[in-house]
Amino acid sequence: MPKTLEGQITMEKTPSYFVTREAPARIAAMSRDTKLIVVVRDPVTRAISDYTQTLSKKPDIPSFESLTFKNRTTGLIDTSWSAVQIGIYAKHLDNWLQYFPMEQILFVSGERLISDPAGELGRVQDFLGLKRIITDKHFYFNQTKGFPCLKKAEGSSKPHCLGKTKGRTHPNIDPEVVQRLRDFYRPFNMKFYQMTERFFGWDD
Ligand SMILES: Nc1ncnc2c1ncn2[C@@H]1O[C@H](COP(=O)(O)OS(=O)(=O)O)[C@@H](OP(=O)(O)O)[C@H]1O
Repeated sequence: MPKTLEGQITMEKTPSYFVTREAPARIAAMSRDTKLIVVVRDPVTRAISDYTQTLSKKPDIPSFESLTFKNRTTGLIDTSWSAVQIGIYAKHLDNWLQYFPMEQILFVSGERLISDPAGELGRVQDFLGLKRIITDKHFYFNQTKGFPCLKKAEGSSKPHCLGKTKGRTHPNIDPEVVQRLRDFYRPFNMKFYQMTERFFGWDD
């Protein structure tokens, strides 16, 4: 990684870091001052989104419902399935807190990133010690995409939405399975809200 000069911030994005056991120790060994930003969304929707992404590459995989359970009759959830495992945010955060204080970690709400992108990016800019340059003025809601998009992309005068792989239609999942997953995640979500001192509103 090139040296960061005065007035610059070096950023790197790898979604799998948050759930990789060795990542906190390795990043702390590189720099204890690193600031960490994690986008989290309702773990149930996250699991379905994850499955939708895999399905788009491998259309022959088993159904979401069958992958969710170790044993469908007993309702035992397969926590070794990565789509389920990744959403146990409290467990992953515990691992990071062995190496970094909470003040160095920012959790961005994936839901708010859609409903109020400027508000969530305001929190990111504050966290990074930046002026609030990105505001409401930079976004518009694109009806076709169904998501907020940038009015002007970096270095261009044209609007910019995220690509086709972001914001896919999810398959319908058996509501009983969804409910079982909601029950499964509830205690982990509660712990996560306490740890982050933010209520993400995933539990009804
Ligand atoms: N503005 C905007 N436009 C489009 N999509 C948006 C936006 N903001 C957030 N999202 C949500 O981002 C989800 C995809 O991000 P991922 O983190 O899964 O992408 S990645 O593949 O891990 O890079 C994607 O999830 P899916 O809806 O399941 O496709 C979106 O819900």
